[in-house]
Amino acid sequence: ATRAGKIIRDIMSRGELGIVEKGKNDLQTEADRSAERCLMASLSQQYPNLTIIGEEGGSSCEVPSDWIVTDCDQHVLLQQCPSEYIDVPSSDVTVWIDPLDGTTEYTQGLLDHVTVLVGISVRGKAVGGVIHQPYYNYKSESADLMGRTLWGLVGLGTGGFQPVAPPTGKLILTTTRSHSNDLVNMALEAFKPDDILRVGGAGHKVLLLMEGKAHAYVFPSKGCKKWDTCAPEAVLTAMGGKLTDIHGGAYEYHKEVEHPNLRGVLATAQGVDHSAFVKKIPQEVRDALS
Ligand SMILES: Nc1ncnc2c1ncn2[C@@H]1O[C@H](COP(=O)(O)O)[C@@H](O)[C@H]1OP(=O)(O)O
Ligand SMILES: [Mg+2]
Ligand SMILES: [Mg+2]
Ligand SMILES: [Mg+2]
Repeated sequence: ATRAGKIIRDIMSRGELGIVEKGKNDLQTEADRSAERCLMASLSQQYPNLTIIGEEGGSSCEVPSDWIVTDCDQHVLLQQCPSEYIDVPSSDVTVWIDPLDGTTEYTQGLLDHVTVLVGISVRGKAVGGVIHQPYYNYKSESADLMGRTLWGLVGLGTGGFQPVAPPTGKLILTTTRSHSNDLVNMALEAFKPDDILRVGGAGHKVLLLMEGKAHAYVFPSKGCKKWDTCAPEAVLTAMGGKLTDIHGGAYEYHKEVEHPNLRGVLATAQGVDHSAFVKKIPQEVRDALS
């Protein structure tokens, strides 16, 4: 994920984004394509039998040799693997890759909204995740401080950041800035929030929950896919938060599942009562996404 993040930064520095329109309000750039090839090639070289599903559907053939990374994070390897994962056969694992989450914002220069997402599901549950933020701290002077990698494994915990609970006594929501509609706004109004943070990327919005900047991520719309939510759901769950559809139902992440998150996304931070948020979603909004 870190190597993919460097590819994303290098392509932006060169300035030739190679934008392709995949659909309505749905862009792909050379950074999306190249970062995915880096991740696919690196993972499949180490784990040839693993099922890996990437947003851009790219193949892993013919990548530059310096895009292939097979060494592991020594700090993570020092942790004790929870017993439930020790004997998992690779046939029970599906990896969901979003090589660049927040593409719209990337093309508009809102660079800290961008994340690289690698989510690991075991028997259909999102249990492990890496969220790399290639432009974290990009406004600071020193290039060494740029970028960070956060991870989580359900049953073990999280790393790469300091978990913070959101403030008490007020309500801050986060939602889309580039894929909004009347239904999204209707749901947000029902909560009477003190503040709404309209930012890009599913990974970035879950980061806001993890760092106590918002209480809930409310997106009653169909645009997010399994690669947008697998890694964020796993890391958030590992720290005591929750990510579901807007009815409070769990998504599944096995390899046969449909890609779109058709019932929207509702995520809440650590210490926040998720079911209370589900109850406040207006019936009209729920009916539209049933
Ligand atoms: N209508 C849509 N079409 C394609 N992708 C979408 C759509 N809505 C959301 N997404 C994906 O979900 C992410 C979070 O949505 P938003 O930023 O609007 O809250 C987007 O960055 C995008 O991921 P990606 O950038 O990887 O294509
Ligand atoms: Mg996309
Ligand atoms: Mg995405
Ligand atoms: Mg993407």
